[in-house]
Amino acid sequence: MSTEKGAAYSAWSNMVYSMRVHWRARPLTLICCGIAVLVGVGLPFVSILMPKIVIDNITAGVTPGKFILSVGMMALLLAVLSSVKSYADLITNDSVGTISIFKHLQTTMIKHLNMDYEVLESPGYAKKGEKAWRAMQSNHSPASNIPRVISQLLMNVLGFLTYGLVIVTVHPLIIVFLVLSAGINWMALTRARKLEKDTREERSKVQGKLWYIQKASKEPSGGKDVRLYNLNGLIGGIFQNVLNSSTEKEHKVATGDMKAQLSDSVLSLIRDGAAYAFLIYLLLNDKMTLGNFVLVFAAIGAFSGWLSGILRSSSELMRSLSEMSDIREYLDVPDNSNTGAGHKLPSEDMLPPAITLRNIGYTYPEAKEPTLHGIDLDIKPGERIAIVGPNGAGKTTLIKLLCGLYKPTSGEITLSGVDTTLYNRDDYFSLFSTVFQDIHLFCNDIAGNISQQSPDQTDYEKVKKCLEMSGLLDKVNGLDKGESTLLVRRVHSDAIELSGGEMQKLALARALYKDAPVIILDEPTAALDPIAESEIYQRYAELTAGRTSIYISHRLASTRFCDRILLVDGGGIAECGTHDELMSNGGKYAEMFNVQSHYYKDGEVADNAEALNLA
Ligand SMILES: Nc1ncnc2c1ncn2[C@@H]1O[C@H](COP(=O)(O)OP(=O)(O)OP(=O)(O)O)[C@@H](O)[C@H]1O
Repeated sequence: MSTEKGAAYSAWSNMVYSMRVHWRARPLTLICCGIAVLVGVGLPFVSILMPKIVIDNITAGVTPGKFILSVGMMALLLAVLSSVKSYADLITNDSVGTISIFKHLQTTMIKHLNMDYEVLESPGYAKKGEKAWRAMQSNHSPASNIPRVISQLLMNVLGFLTYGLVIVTVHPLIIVFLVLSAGINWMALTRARKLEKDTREERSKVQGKLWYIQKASKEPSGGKDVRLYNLNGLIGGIFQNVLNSSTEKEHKVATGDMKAQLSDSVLSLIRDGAAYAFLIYLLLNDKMTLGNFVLVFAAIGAFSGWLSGILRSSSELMRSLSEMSDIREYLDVPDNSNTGAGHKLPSEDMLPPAITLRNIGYTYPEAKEPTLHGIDLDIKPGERIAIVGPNGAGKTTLIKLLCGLYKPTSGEITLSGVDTTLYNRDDYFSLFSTVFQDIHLFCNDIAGNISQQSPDQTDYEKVKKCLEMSGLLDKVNGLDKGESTLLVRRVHSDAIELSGGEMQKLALARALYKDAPVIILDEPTAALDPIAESEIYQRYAELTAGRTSIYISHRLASTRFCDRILLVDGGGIAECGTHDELMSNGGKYAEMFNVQSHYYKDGEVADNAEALNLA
């Protein structure tokens, strides 16, 4: 039995997985599910047994004392079973509604935080992620519901067997008739389930679109364009169209369910009617006692309920197990890099390391053409390299390959002569301090955002020094709470907002604090004012002292303080050399430099370079 055609996880393994999650989170949940099965059958059984006992006692003419004792015992049993059931339901509902969902959310978040960045970024993984999120979002999400549905199924099966036994003892024909009609119901329900399953992928895609539009409309980053370009009507219209498509698809499934339920009701009516008629016939012809009549009469009504319950809960279980496959498929996406034991990193005295790229190529997941190909490069320890090139040439891609966020699709990168894939991924990351174009601040204070450590592990003197070097110290000193000022207003109401340039300075301070042997800066001054930018250039030698540095910039004048300039174009390193060499080559670099310098006053670039001691 598998949950979906071709699904990687069998129904059985999903059940075991779900049980394990619940057992680890709160063993009492599964114990309560087991209790719910027994009490769920026992409670109604005692209810239908009671009238028989009352009638049997009356017809047998027992003494009032005996009568009160037997009926009183039954009433007491009913009260105890009711209380146990309420308690078991309470625990199960609480666990399913909270613990199970939180457990899944936590597992997914941890997966998110630990997985390879390359996989995290891939569109295929994002789609899997959305499906998994949908499977665990609501309080009564089917995936979290598995133990409860299993217990309901078991309860229905047990009820079916117990009540069936009672009916069989009276007349086996009744049970044959009841089971046959249930078979017809099963077929109707299977059809409904098949429709639900066949349209699942399609419905999931539409749901994904709805999800995306809703999420995007909430993001303040897009909010400016939405307002200034008057996009609300357009986005509202797109949302409406997708919503209509979703409603239509969901409606089909709901109609299938409704038909199945309708057929269940009609068949139940015919089935029970015929069985009751047969019972009345038996009673009227003295082939059954009044007590047994009352018992079996009630048992037939309840028996129908158990049958319908088996059909309903098994169908729901299959759906829950499919949803569980979505969650597990997401959690089981493998990492490409080495997360286990790795090659020992070079010792301190061997740092910064030599890095070599041999015939490196990279094609993004689901892309047709490689972004980079045939890249050969030797980066000497302590070298200062500038990377320039047109937009979309692959500069950021190249540095992501260097610092291990991407794995080359061809070729080999070595660090201190060792293939970088042999190092443990996180060990390897420790060698790089980076500032990327898109800066992310964490909901922590300024010091924590720089040290990326807890307050007791943060070196506040070092934080101050890094703030000073990145040019943010004056701003921080001017704040009431200094470096203890919180960031990210969405989380902390007393947090402050930093400007784009200030965020860039903070990211630089963070990179300096990490103090790794290789520092990689992707347009770190793009948002800085000219004075702040000039200060960074002046301090570049100090900022990168004792480290290898790789610096991406579109301001070509600023790259002159590097030992070597690489021009990335056409998927490879098109030009490589010092500023003077590239200028005298008269290639693309020279062309780009001349176009840019055209906008400066004659001689200014050279003067600036001199003033900065860079020429
Ligand atoms: N996550 C991604 N998935 C697929 N393609 C991508 C992804 N990121 C970048 N690309 C593509 O790879 C190419 C190189 O992108 P990259 O960001 O490396 O360029 P760049 O040289 O840094 O550009 P810029 O100067 O504009 O920052 C681009 O054509 C881009 O569309």
